[in-house]
Amino acid sequence: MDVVINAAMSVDGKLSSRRREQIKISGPEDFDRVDRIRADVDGVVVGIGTVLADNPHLTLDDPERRQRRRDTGRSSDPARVVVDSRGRTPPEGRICDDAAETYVLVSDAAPEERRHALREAGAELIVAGAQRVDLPMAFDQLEKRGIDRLLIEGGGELIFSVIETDLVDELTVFVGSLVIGGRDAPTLADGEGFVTNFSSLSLETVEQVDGGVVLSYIVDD
Ligand SMILES: NC(=O)c1ccc[n+]([C@@H]2O[C@H](COP(=O)([O-])OP(=O)(O)OC[C@H]3O[C@@H](n4cnc5c(N)ncnc54)[C@H](OP(=O)(O)O)[C@@H]3O)[C@@H](O)[C@H]2O)c1
Ligand SMILES: Nc1nc(=O)c(N)c(NC[C@H](O)[C@H](O)[C@H](O)COP(=O)(O)O)[nH]1
Repeated sequence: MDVVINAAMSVDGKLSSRRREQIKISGPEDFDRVDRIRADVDGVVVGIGTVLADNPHLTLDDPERRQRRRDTGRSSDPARVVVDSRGRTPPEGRICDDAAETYVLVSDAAPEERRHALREAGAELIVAGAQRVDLPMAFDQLEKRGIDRLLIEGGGELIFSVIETDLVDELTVFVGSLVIGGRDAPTLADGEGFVTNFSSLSLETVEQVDGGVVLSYIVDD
């Protein structure tokens, strides 16, 4: 399975403010770049923190990209995947609508009534892990369902986890020309953090976009 990360951050590395609400860091060119990446993957993954903060839809904006997917025998939109141990994804949320497939990755800790409500809303549940979602196990289950290429959009907790579990092949980040600040604001990689054996990246390209830069890396083995 190929796994790529794409996110947008401020110059000081923040994904949002300390209020953890969605902030438009990308400009129109970068949002279109994100749409292009989404069109090339089989699934777009976010953590439950992002779902609760942003109520994201995670579908394609460009109708021509949707049509090209259909012309090649694929679904109009990539599947949407939420990493959500306890099944807190709101069944009435945009991510559960019928615009695209939705997978919710839960752990054994997800109460049955929440699992039932999500299935009723049309989501397919994958159970992996006792407390937190076991990402390698869950991603294997996604691969068995034909999902071979995943885009991880965030947030910071999830991004750190996929890097820590050596699941990531590429990382691209748009650095917007603004400072958000805040010791409690989410950053590109949160979680426990590394103290040794830091994850090493190889810089591939630097591109000026929307008054900021897109940095593209290969994640070293
Ligand atoms: N600028 C951008 O590109 C961008 C992109 C995405 C999000 N954001 C922002 O980032 C913020 C949300 O980020 P976040 O870090 O709070 O939340 P997140 O990464 O979206 O979700 C993290 C949550 O996922 C669940 N989870 C389950 N298994 C996990 C595992 N193995 N590894 C990691 N997480 C696991 C945990 O909640 P449970 O314990 O309940 O399972 C965890 O707290 C929002 O402010 C959003 O606006 C910005
Ligand atoms: N690339 C990017 N630039 C940003 O400025 C920003 N705030 C996000 N945030 C990503 C997060 O996952 C959002 O929730 C989804 O990008 C929303 O996706 P929809 O438009 O609802 O499909 N991502």
